Amino acid sequence: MTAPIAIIGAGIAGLSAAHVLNTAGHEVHLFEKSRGSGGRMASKRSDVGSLDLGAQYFTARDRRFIDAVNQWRAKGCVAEWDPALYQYRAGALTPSQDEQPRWVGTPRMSAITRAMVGDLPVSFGCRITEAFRGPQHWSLQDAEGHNHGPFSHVIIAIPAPQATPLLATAPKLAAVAAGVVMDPTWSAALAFKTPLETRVEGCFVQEGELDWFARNRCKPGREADYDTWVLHGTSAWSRAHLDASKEQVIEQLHGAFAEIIGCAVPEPAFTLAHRWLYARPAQSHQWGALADADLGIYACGDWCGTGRVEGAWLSGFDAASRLLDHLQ
Ligand SMILES: Cc1cc2nc3c(=O)[nH]c(=O)nc-3n(C[C@H](O)[C@H](O)[C@H](O)COP(=O)(O)OP(=O)(O)OC[C@H]3O[C@@H](n4cnc5c(N)ncnc54)[C@H](O)[C@@H]3O)c2cc1C
Ligand SMILES: NC(=O)C1=CC=CN([C@@H]2O[C@H](COP(=O)(O)OP(=O)(O)OC[C@H]3O[C@@H](n4cnc5c(N)ncnc54)[C@H](OP(=O)(O)O)[C@@H]3O)[C@@H](O)[C@H]2O)C1
Repeated sequence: MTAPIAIIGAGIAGLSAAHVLNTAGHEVHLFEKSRGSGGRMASKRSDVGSLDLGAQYFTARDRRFIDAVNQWRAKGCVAEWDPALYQYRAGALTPSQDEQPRWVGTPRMSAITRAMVGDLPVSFGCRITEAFRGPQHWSLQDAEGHNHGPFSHVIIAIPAPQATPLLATAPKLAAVAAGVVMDPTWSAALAFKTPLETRVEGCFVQEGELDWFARNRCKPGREADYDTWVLHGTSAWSRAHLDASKEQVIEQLHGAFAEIIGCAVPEPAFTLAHRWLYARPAQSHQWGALADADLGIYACGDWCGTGRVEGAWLSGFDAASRLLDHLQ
């Protein structure tokens, strides 16, 4: 019997790879350090409903990804989001509608990876710390010292700085991953009992602390008891405030939001902040995925491509396709 293929990381890249391999008839096993799937597409359940603190929406430009999005739409876990878009630049908030289709998971962003997991075997709450290559097979060690294996191949689908130590057996791949810089993002959520008197539903911000903010509850399927907003700091601001307390971050981003939004902003009934240490690669790459076919180890994730949801999905697809090619 052939050993299964191990996939480390149950974000969209790891699950995209899992789907390709599973469809081709291969047994896979995923390892995920968190309690649920999704990674940077996860949603936070809170007293004011679930909040998309990471990816806000995604675009689909590649035909293969468009096909996947259409399948998710048919299953009901994705819907189009057509917000009233604005931009803020040179001190002015102006409408900035465009024709670009934008997609979100429904009823929350995490619904997509939840559907992708389906019946696939996943070990949740299991952080992999080492990947060893024996004479024939791979085995993995987790943070609690447990061993997992044997596996025929390993796909590492986690942010580059976290992937680097797991690639130690393949020094050339490790060196590439080690060279990838990933920028942080501070994310804050505010919830108001009384809706803010504004038409804005999403805003690209081109100066100051903020990069983007959106009215979370206007996305399809979201709970609507509170008027919920998600604010993202820029990479530069987030890096400069990496060690700030959550209270300081909420205060500053709330203040910046109140300056821009152009209506009265009362004290929020609920706030939270989340720091994404490895939010996005500082630059795009065109690697697709990294592979050492002789050893049977692969690495993928948004950092191998455009640094977005589509890029992560395509990278997982590419890693799995290369593995299948190498098996032939
Ligand atoms: C604040 C923010 C806003 C964003 N906004 C957008 C947007 O609007 N549109 C867009 O297209 N993209 C956006 N992105 C980017 C998008 O979310 C990512 O590109 C995409 O989700 C990355 O997917 P991934 O599978 O490569 O990595 P991840 O989602 O990071 O998945 C990796 C998974 O591996 C797990 N893991 C890590 N280390 C280990 C380990 N050692 N063992 C086991 N498991 C491990 C993690 O818990 C995680 O679940 C945003 C990202 C952030 C942070
Ligand atoms: N905060 C983080 O950590 C992020 C990590 C990764 C991606 N992030 C944001 O994801 C958004 C998705 O990008 P994409 O799929 O390419 O979506 P687009 O909507 O096409 O936006 C790309 C980019 O273009 C500018 N823009 C697009 N539409 C408008 C518009 N109607 N008005 C004004 N500007 C628009 C905008 O760039 P700016 O530099 O001009 O702000 C968009 O960012 C994307 O928002 C990533 O930032 C976050």
